Amino acid sequence: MDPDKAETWDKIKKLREEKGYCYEDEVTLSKKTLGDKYEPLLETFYKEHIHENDEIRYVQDGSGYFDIRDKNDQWIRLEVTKGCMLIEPAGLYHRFSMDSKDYIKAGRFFIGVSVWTPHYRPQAETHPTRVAYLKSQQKQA
Ligand SMILES: CSCCC(=O)C(=O)O
Repeated sequence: MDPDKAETWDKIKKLREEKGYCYEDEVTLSKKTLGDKYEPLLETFYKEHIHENDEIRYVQDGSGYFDIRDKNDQWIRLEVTKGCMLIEPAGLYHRFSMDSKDYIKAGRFFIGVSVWTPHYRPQAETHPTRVAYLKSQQKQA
């Protein structure tokens, strides 16, 4: 989905309205612009975590890696680049890291909460959202 095209933003608006993604923010990550804030911030993203609701990441520029856990608890690495949209299901463990180009700008769309709120492993193991996610996966198997 090309962020330079107006029709993309129309589609995103429709998706957000349909699914109730009322809140958003935008992150621009790069050592150059963030300076001393860079390492601590990246650490919060790289620690394995879940969110309580589905969340969307829309890469408007740059690139990076999202790792998600598969059903055997193994990592799957997803390379994201400009135009990629990723839906992180509530309760799915994931983490984010930069690539060697060291630049990404992404929109983040939230349901229910207005700010990015991680629940880290292992404390998240007993979180109701994690428990519900695992149950939903068993049903699908
Ligand atoms: C480039 S988005 C930053 C990472 C993030 O929002 C997440 O790990 O959930």
